[in-house]
Amino acid sequence: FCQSLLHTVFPPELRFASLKFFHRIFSYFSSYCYYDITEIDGVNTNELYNAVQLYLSSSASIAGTRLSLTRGLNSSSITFGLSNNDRLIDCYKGATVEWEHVVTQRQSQTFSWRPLPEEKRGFTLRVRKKNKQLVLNSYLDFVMEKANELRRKNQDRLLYTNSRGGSLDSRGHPWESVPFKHPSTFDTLAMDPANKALIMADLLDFANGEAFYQKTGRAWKRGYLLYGPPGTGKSSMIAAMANYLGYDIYDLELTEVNTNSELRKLLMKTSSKSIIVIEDIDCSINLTNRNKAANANANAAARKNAYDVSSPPVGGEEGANTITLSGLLNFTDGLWSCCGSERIFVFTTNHIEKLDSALLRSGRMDMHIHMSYCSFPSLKILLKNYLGYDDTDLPTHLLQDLEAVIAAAEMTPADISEVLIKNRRDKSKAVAELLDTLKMRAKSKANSNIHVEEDEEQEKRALPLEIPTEGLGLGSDQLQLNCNKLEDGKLQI
Ligand SMILES: Nc1ncnc2c1ncn2[C@@H]1O[C@H](COP(=O)(O)OP(=O)(O)OP(=O)(O)O)[C@@H](O)[C@H]1O
Ligand SMILES: [Mg+2]
Repeated sequence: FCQSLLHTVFPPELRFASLKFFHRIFSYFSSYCYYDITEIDGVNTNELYNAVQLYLSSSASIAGTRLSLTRGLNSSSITFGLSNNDRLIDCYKGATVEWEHVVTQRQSQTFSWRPLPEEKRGFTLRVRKKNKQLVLNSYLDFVMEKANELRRKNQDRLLYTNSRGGSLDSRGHPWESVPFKHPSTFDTLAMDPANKALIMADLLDFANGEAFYQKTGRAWKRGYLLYGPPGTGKSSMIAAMANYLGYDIYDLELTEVNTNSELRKLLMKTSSKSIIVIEDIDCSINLTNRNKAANANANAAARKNAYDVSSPPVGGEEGANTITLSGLLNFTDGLWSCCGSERIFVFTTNHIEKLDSALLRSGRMDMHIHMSYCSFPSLKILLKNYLGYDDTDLPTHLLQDLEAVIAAAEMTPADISEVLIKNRRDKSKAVAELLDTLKMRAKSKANSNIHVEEDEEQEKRALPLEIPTEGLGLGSDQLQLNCNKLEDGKLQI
C-alpha cells in the first residue's frame, strides 16, 4: 500500500530518497531492531548463518509444520530447517526474538571468484530494542555454542590419519579422515573396575575442566600413557575414551612425519575435542637419545643432537628424517602444544622402560595406565560380554577354579576373548575350555619359571663370590670389587 502510494505521490527521481526517509522514520518509531545474517558474507561462507540454521533445527523440529530436511556428509542424523520465508519465535533469558528465513532470487551473477548460489539466503533476527544488548552480548554466543554442540552430536566422529606423508589435500589439510565407528566402550573393556572408574572420572574432570585449566594457567590438554603387553586392550581403551567423551581421533603415524616443523603443522591442523594418538611410540621413530647407551660419548652426542632441533639425529638410518625427541617433546608439552584446546594425547607402548624420562614426566604423560594380563575381575567382564554370564550364573567352584589359575596363566584379554569367541555357541564348553587353557598356561609358565630359576642358580654357583678378605687390611663392608665375567665363565677382579 505504502509503495503504491509512493508511486502515485512522488515523482520517480524523488522516490528513492523518500523511501529512505520513510524507512528512517519507521525505524525511529519502531520498537524493534533487525539483524540480517546472510549465508555468504562477501566471498566467505558465514559461520553464523550455518550456526543459526543448526540451532533453529532443534526448535524447528518441534514447532514447524513445513520444514526442509537435510543430511550432511559424515552425518548420521537428519537436520530440520525452516522453509523459505518461514518464521520461528525463540525465547532467551526472558527475551523473545523472532527468526525469519529469507530466501530471494539472486538478481544477476556479479563477478565473483567462485560461483554463487542462485538463491540469496539469510536469516533476519527481529529483537525488541530493549533486548538489543542481551542479544548482541550473549544470545549470539549462546547460539554458536549450541550449534557446535548439535554438530558434534549429529555428526559422526572422525578418525584422522596422516598416512599421506607430508602431502596436503585440495583444501590444504594434511589429515585424511574416515568416520570413526569403533564399538569399544568402557563397559566392554575388561580391566580392574576401580582403575576403570578412576580413568573415567579423570576424563570427565578433564572435559569439564575449562575453568580450572584457565584459572591455573595450564594449557587445556592431558596426556595418557598406556603400556603393557600386546593384546591387553590399549587400542581398545583409546576407542573407549573417544566414545566416552565424543571426541575425534587423530592417529599420528610418526614414521610418515619427516621434520619437526611438519609435526607442528600437523598439530596446528587438529581440532579441539580430539584425542591425538601415537601408537607404539617406542617403535615409531628412532629417538636415539632415549637409549641409555653404554658408551658415554655416544650418549652425550645423541643427547646434544636430539635436543638440538637444527641438527640431524644421531645414527639415523633414515638420513633425511630429522624428527627428533625435542620435536616430539615440544609437540606434547611446549608452546605449540597449546594451540587449540581440549585435547588429549595418548601414547601406547609395549616397553615403557625404553622411553625417555622427559617424555614420561607429568605435563606430558600425566597418567600412566598399566594394561596388564587378564585379572579375575577383568575375566568376569569378558564372561559377561561374550557369554552373558553374571557372577551368579556360574557355579561357585568353577569361579574359584578360574580365580585360582588366572594370575599364574598370564593370559591377555585378547587371548581369552579368542577362546570365548570360538566356543560362544556352547557356553559351558567355552568356560570348560577356558579353564583348561588357563591351567595349561599356568603350568607351562611355572615350568619355564623353574628353568629360569635353575639357570640363575647355576650362574650363581659358577661365580666364586666368597672371597677371603684376610690379609687385605680392609673390613669386608669396606671392600669394593670390580668384577668382569670373562667368556670362559671365570671372574676377573
Ligand atoms: N582389556 C580388554 N577388554 C576387552 N577386549 C580386549 C581387551 N584387551 C584386548 N581385547 C580384545 O583383543 C583385541 C586386541 O586388543 P587391542 O588391539 O586393544 O590390544 P593392544 O593392547 O592395543 O595390542 P597391541 O599392543 O598389540 O597394539 C581386540 O579385538 C579387543 O577386543
Ligand atoms: Mg594396539
